[in-house]
Amino acid sequence: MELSDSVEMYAFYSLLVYIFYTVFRKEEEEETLEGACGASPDEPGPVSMETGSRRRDGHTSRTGKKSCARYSESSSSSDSDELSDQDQDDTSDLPACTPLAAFLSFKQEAEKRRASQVQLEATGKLAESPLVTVMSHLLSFLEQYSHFQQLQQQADQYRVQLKRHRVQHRRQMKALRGSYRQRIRDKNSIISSLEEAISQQQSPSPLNEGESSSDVGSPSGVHRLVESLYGLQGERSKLKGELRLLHSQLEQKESDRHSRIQAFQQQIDELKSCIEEREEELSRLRTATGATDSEKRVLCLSAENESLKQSLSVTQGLLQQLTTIPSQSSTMLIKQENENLRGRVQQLEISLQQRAEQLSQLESRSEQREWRRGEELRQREDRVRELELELNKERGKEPVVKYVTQMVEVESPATVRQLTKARQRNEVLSERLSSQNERCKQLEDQIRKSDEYSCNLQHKIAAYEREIGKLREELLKEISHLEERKEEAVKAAASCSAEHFQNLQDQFFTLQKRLTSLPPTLRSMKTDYASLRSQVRNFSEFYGAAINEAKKQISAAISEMSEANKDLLEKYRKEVALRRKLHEQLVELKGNIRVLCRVKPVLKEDQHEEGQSVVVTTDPNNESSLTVMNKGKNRNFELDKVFQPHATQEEVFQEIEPLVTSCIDGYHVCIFAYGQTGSGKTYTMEGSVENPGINQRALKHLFSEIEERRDMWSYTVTVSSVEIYNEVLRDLLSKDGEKLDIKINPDGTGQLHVPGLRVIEVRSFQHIKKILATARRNRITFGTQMNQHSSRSHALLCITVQGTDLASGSKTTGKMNLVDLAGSERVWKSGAEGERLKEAQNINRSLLALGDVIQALRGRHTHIPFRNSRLTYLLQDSLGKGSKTVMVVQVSALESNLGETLCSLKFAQRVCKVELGPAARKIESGGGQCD
Ligand SMILES: Nc1ncnc2c1ncn2[C@@H]1O[C@H](COP(=O)(O)OP(=O)(O)OP(=O)(O)O)[C@@H](O)[C@H]1O
Repeated sequence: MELSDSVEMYAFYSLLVYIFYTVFRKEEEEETLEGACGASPDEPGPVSMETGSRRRDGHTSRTGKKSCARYSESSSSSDSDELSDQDQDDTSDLPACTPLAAFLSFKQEAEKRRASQVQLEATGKLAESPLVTVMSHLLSFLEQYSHFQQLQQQADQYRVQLKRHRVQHRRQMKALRGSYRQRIRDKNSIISSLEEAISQQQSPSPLNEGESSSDVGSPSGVHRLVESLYGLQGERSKLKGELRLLHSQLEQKESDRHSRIQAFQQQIDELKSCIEEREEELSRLRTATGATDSEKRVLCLSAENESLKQSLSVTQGLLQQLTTIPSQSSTMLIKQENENLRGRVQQLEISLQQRAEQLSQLESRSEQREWRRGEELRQREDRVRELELELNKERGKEPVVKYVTQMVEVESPATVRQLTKARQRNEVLSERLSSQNERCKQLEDQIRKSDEYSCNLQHKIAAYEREIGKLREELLKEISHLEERKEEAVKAAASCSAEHFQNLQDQFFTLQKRLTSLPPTLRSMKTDYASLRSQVRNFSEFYGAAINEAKKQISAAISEMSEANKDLLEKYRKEVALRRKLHEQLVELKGNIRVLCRVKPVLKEDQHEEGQSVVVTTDPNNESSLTVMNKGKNRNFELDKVFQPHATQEEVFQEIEPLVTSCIDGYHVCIFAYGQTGSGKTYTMEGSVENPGINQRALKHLFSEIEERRDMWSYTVTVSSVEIYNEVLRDLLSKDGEKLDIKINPDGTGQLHVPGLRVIEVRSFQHIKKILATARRNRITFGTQMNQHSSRSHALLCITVQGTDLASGSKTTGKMNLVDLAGSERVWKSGAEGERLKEAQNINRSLLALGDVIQALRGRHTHIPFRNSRLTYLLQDSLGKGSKTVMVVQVSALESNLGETLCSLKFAQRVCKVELGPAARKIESGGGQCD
């Protein structure tokens, strides 16, 4: 009994040792394997993560570790190798377990037999020992454990297979995706190329728009478009076929995947049921064995089982995720691609529809165009018919008709050009015809006259004939009378003397002579008459030929004349241009600011005191020199021109005339008279009624020049007149005498203007005369000691000449200011008091300002004080750069005026040294102003 117990105990413990050895040795081995696996960087995410989490929790996942090890093996080797390794691994657990189990079962059987014999022998009852029961439980547990391990191995295998499938699936998906993308790229490139082709056809480049539009409208363009549309439709059907194929492939793959997942699910369910069975078994064992060490161990095992279960569920979840996520993502991608393709196809369909609409529009447009062309053609044909009729009417020239008929066959632009040419030719022909008609009329008049002449001749001939008839009758009468007388004479002869007979015979002979002399005259008259008749008959033919000849000569003469006219016109233009150029050069040479001096002749009324000497002398040989005797010394003044005291108004104007021409050409010109009061400024500028001054002569010359240029230019002349009295501006052409102000023109030209100033357009010289008279009347004058009619203000006559070149359309604007300044005077000498004194002071102040401006211009100062007085401000345009100015300095030759004369001459010399620079022409060609 003791021996058997000890044997049992030994067997029990050895069984326990074996169990522990089997379980824990394996764990250690797997831990080492797990360490190796965890170090692998190639392990995929989910499994390695799971393994890692288990290790942190302190639990070891056998399945995880095994799968890890096997996955690493499978990743490095082929599937068959992997499977064989797995089999080897599985068989390595069995040899340790099976012999001992066999031994224990054998031992158990032996024990059972022995116990049954002893019981039979001793008590006759079969009683099983508890150790044996526990051992049997343990053995069954071991069996279950090994079965569980096998199941786990199977699950691992499934997992590996699943992973392998997943990898394969992923690769296939990748390959598929690549191929899809490539196909889509190909399709996109095809579509883009097609779209480009369509867009090229649809929107031609602007350079050859006309060409391409005609190409689109043409049948070949439409044909190409239709071809491209057919190509697009073919592409679309191809794409649709490919899409259908892809759909079927995807569906196939989807169904395969689903069947695999279902198979895995089934296996997993089976495993679950097995595990549940094992759990039941364990609980049963626990109740059977009680709370012992083995029970604790069993509890541990159950906990482990639980954890395994959890890990299995987790793995299952992961598996599900693994199986669903890629498939979802791939499905999503495919769906997206599908949608993209569908969208693309829809876009293509829309673009196809658009192309079809455009095609129909183009077709309708081309139809419209054709219709319009037809209409135009019809209109042109009508026009040609009209032209033909007109031409036929106007002794229609055949070549022209042919020419116009040909026009219709040519395309529109050429037709229009030819039509205009034909029109021009027609106009020329009609002009010629009209001139020929006139000539014909003249000839007809001549014919009429000649007819009249021939009629007269005929009348004369008839008169002759009548006369001849009368003569003949008379002759016949006379002959009969003579015959009678002859008979009487014969009778008388018989009775009368021979002498009487002889007388009678003589008379008879004379009469006979007369009779013989008459017929030749009559004959010649007859021949004359016949020749005249033939002449009259031939006259119409002769005149017809003559008319034709005359017409030819006339047409030749007309053409020659037109050519000659052209040449003449051209020559005239050149001449005018040359003249202008030479004139400009002359003015440039003379200088754009010129100073002329006019010495007033000594008048009776000027010699207040007797014995006044003349201190100013001029040199007839030097036209620019003037000598002033001052305190016994001669002082010489050099100016541009010095007029002798007896110089006429015309001579003075001769020097001014070029400036008037310049004004017409578009320059700003200023002519002003300066000098002491009574020195003859007003006389020089205005003159008298019988001897007009610069103002009138300038305007006369202006109008005559305009008249000369009438064929080439059209001009508008406007006039305004102001006076500056006590620094107040007044309109001399207005009766109200309102105060005016000088302002900058708001038109942006920067020029000055006087708002409210009356500007009158002048059409003739007669008109200007009246205007000048009005201005003269309105000007303020008073009598002073120096001048009975002293001008107390500065008077300005402003003439604006706007010209338009009839050939080029270019415009010029010339201005001419004719200024009669108020006289500079010495207050004490002029006896000015009160108002006169104030006037004199203002006059002197403004003249001083003029002097300052001249000084600044001479010194080429950057600032010219134009605004210091109304006078200089108003003359700013004409005194500044680019203007032409002439100052006429009036001086008195008398000694009593020596001081003023010297002052004036000094001022004139200062002005002489001023340079205004080259004059600038104000000309506008088209839109802008070109100075
Ligand atoms: N060259 C001349 N020949 C003849 N008479 C002249 C000449 N110059 C001036 N006179 C006469 O002298 C007088 C004064 O001339 P005028 O009025 O022109 O001088 P003024 O310089 O204008 O004077 P104010 O500045 O005071 O107006 C006039 O009667 C005018 O006819």
